Amino acid sequence: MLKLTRFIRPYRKYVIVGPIFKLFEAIFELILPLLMARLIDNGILKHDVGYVWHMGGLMLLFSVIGLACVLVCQYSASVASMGFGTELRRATYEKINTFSNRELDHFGTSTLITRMTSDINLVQNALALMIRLVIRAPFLSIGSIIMAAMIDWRMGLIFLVILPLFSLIVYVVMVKTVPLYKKVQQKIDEFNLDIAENITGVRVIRAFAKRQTMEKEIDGDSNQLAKTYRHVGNIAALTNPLTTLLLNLGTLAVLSLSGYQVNLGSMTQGDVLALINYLTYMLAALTVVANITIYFTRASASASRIDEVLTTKVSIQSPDAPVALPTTTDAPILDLQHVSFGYQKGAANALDDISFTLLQHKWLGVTGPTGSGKTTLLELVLRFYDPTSGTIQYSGDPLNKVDLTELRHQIGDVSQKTVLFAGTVRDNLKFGNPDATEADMWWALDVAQASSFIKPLAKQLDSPVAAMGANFSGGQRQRLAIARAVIRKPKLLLLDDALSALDYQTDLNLRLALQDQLKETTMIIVSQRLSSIKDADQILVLDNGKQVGLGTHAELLKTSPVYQKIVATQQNMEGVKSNG
Ligand SMILES: Nc1ncnc2c1ncn2[C@@H]1O[C@H](COP(=O)(O)OP(=O)(O)OP(=O)(O)O)[C@@H](O)[C@H]1O
Repeated sequence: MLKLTRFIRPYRKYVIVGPIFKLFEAIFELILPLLMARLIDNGILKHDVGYVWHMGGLMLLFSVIGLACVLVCQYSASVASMGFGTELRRATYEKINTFSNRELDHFGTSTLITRMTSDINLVQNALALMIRLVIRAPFLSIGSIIMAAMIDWRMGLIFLVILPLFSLIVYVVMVKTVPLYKKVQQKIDEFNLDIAENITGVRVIRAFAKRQTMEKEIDGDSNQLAKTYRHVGNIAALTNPLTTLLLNLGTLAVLSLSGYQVNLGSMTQGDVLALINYLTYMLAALTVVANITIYFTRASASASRIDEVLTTKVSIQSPDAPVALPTTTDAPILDLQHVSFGYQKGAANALDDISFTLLQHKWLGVTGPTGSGKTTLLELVLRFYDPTSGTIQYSGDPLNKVDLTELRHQIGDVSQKTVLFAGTVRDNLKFGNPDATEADMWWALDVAQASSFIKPLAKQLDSPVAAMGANFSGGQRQRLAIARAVIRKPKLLLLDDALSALDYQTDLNLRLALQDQLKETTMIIVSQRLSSIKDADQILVLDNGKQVGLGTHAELLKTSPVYQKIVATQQNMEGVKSNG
């Protein structure tokens, strides 16, 4: 928790005021049993109605003041904890947004979601608990011992014997439960991952008639989670019976001893009642201490998990002194020299010794068998990863010297997996260019061959888009994603298999429109479909991460056996199709 104190700082006023008022309330609460004792001894037993009214009134006044103090404390706790949680959530989200793909790969989506939600909720509630109880509970425990000793020192001794016994119970429960709570958070991570996969993959699950298998898997995970919770709950639940047993034994001891004292006349009946009250206070307060200790240990595990995100060193950052990118330049937009890259240390390279130069306003086609490194290449261009060796120059400057935001503003990226956001067509286009006018939007939709299916819709640009674009077909989604990239009139447009779901005619129309309307744009088209890249100024052929061809279609037909094979395979397929 200490690691996150900087997020509490803006609310320190509330963090100080809250416990102080709770302390006042505890003081009033501690005085009440004494007043009650006096009321019984001097009022009820002596039939002094005036004294009963006087003491009753005083007790009521103290209770009302105590209530007011509680309200101030509750208010402070809720302002501070909610504010703290909000700040923390914002900072964590901002940090995650700075993560390069390497950090995202390292953590994984599900644990980041759990950390952003359940872990932050836990530390937020822990702060509220701290403000409300952290001073009050120990104060009440110690105060009760002192008050009991003030009535009779021997009673204070009984209280003092109960205290370490109680602490021992709490200690044992804590030692047993803390590691289990960490396990619980891990299980929640795993469960979230499975749920997310099951929901996003529901179509595949149904198509493969695997619903029951997946349900069984989720059931298994859920049972595992429940089992861990049950295990930890069972141990934690031991606290209450054990403390109640202690309370009863303590009450027995106090009653036996004080009863004897009352008989001797050295103690009053009111004192006995006050002592029982103090004993209950002490044990109730200690139970609270036990519970907050357990809660704090859980929260501390969560705080560490949040801190891990916040302190993760981001492997790709914008340079401190970025180069000023020229508005126009004759330097190649991209120049890669001997670029290699591996996702993991020790694993085989996903890209190995790649070199090519892409001139401004030209088109590069990238092809190669599946898994040959095509997407990886684009991810290096977007600087989602840095190469392990070799150099990449962007418009004449080293890529890692270019401001990341500026770089990504200059690039229009259409990824292999189409991602559209829930909202409207307009929202999705504005995502590409927030300043786009209505005319810009229709222009982008025209270029992307998307107007044909957006225009007939009743709400046109305001037509709803479901999460991930689920209410559009695969090809329509791709075209909307292309429109979103095109609308920013990018200097460099990356199309990663972005035409794969289009029919040949639409694919051709789209490329012709791009050629006609985006004359200033340099383009990299990744595709396994020959027709999509055949007319590119240059084609890069990859095979198993290696560069096995670079040139025009005609040149590659002569020089690259892998390209020849791709061409031959596709021509055979075309032949089969046309014969069929
Ligand atoms: N995030 C990742 N972590 C580890 N390895 C990865 C990751 N992404 C890709 N790879 C590996 O890198 C290699 C190249 O993958 P890449 O996605 O670049 O291929 P591709 O040519 O685009 O394939 P496809 O045509 O199927 O899209 C593959 O062996 C793949 O398993």
